[in-house]
Amino acid sequence: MDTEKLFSIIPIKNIKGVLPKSVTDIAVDSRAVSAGGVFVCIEGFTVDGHSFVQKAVDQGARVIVASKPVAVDLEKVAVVYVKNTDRAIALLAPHFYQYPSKRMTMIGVTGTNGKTSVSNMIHTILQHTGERSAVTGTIGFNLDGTLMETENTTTDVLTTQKMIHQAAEADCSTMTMEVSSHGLVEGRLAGTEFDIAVFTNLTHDHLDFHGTMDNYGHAKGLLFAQLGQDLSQRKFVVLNADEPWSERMEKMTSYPVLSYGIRREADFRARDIVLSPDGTSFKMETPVGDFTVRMNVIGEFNVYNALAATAALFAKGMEMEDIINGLSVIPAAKGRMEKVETDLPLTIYVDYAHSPDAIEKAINAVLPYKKAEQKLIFVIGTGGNRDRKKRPIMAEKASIADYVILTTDDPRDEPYESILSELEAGMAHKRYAAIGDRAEAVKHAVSVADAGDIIIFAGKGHEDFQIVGHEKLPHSDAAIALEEAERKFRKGFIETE
Ligand SMILES: CC(=O)N[C@H]1[C@@H](OP(=O)(O)OP(=O)(O)OC[C@H]2O[C@@H](n3ccc(=O)[nH]c3=O)[C@H](O)[C@@H]2O)O[C@H](CO)[C@@H](O)[C@@H]1O[C@H](C)C(=O)N[C@@H](C)C(=O)N[C@H](CCC(=O)O)C(=O)O
Ligand SMILES: Nc1ncnc2c1ncn2[C@@H]1O[C@H](COP(=O)(O)OP(=O)(O)OP(=O)(O)O)[C@@H](O)[C@H]1O
Repeated sequence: MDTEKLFSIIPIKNIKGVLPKSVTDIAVDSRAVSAGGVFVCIEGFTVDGHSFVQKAVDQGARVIVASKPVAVDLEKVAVVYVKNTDRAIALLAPHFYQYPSKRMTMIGVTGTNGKTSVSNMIHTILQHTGERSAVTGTIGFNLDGTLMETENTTTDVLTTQKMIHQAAEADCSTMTMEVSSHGLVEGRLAGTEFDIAVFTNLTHDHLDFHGTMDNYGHAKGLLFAQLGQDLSQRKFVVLNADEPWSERMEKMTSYPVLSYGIRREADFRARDIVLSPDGTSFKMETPVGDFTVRMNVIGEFNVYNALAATAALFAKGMEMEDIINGLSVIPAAKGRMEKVETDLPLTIYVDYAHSPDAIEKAINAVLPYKKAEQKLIFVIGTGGNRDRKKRPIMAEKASIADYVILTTDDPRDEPYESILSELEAGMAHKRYAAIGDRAEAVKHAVSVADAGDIIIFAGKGHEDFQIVGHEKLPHSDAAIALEEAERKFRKGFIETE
């Protein structure tokens, strides 16, 4: 890109050295700099990008954007000094990629729980009708079927713009993004113009970061406020009528609202819900008539997710018949009440619930069809060095299960003892075990199971690792459970080791 054009977008304090005519790329990570590119130094929570300038230059950076003095050979490299590099990258990134979000329908999904599920429902329904679609969030960046890893649910502003650009270049008509409260507060969505903003719910989580529920709710509200005030644009807000915070979200936007829900009046409302172990069916009342929905995913929470996805796609202009057909083929999002295939006499689900409300919803997804003679065993852990206030509330919700195993979910630097004792404080009954080592906790769940029982492993979901100390160690609840179940339930099982 033409260098002068690129930098015309930011306020500059001064320039040292001579700017090249053009630059090839832009990076905020010295390890990702390409020859002839720009490196923008970001002061992070952990390290200061200014200390990687030499590394960036060694990688071929031709221009450095900095807010503090940096020592480089000005014969070879130019330095653009700005007041604030965070602000600079927020302006440079969308400008560099030529505002790609304007080239597609952009759907943003926020809320404590359900972002991944709703986003993936939208994506799958779009693909089912033959549309090219991209989705990004906790599971990664899915560019019309090709999945790429991402660092965050809502990535930094540069990565976000790059992904939107890639989706637009790949002729995707729609990009759906999970929007985290952290992403909103830290400005990772600068330059992303959403057409449809969806709200799922707001319950206890991330209070280590936001401090209070009020701050957390207002952080989520930024998505609706940031839709802007240009009412000549066709934009929509999709809100959960059964969620008290929706009223506040409605006040934060000027655009038309489509509501969805079960308990209260709504534009998209589900009734006659039938929950079963193999799927869910219900009648959906919509502004254009009633429809019968059959889905393979389980749990009432997925009825909410389906209603949210439907309202968003309706707002986009999709035919209701196409939406209903699409809902019939959606698989469980990876690691969200995902049934583990086995012919052994156990029903095993892997789930990502790691907030009190999600735990309650996950357990309630199986209770309607659990038989009196079946035990529901629930394994739940929390992360170390993160929101501690939610621990006892998580255990209290988990107590709905017949037997609970309290464990860790990425203990990081925190000792098992404090994580477990803070969880134990919330237990409402004594039918539980507290086991710090997650692999041992999984084995224990199988050891206490009788044939026919149901086990839910919550917290890890799609993740295939456990962070212990600063190391990311391989870990799979499903693999450990299946191995243990083979040993316990398979007749004639022979140990291979
Ligand atoms: C607390 C927080 O928001 N941290 C984010 C932040 O990390 P940081 O400030 O520590 O970054 P840093 O490591 O200090 O690096 C500073 C700069 O130096 C650069 N650098 C670094 C090393 C190097 O060798 N060279 C180099 O140039 C980095 O690229 C960066 O530009 O910037 C990183 C890059 O954008 C993010 O990946 C990281 O998210 C971490 C992984 C994280 O855990 N974030 C959580 C709190 C979060 O954001 N979660 C939400 C989801 C919540 C939910 O479950 O709903 C999310 O959206 O993911
Ligand atoms: N609408 C919902 N309401 C409450 N709980 C839900 C809902 N949808 C999913 N869940 C529960 O929350 C867990 C996480 O779901 P999902 O990944 O879709 O949410 P998320 O908002 O993307 O979460 P995260 O930001 O932590 O990735 C699921 O495994 C399920 O137990």
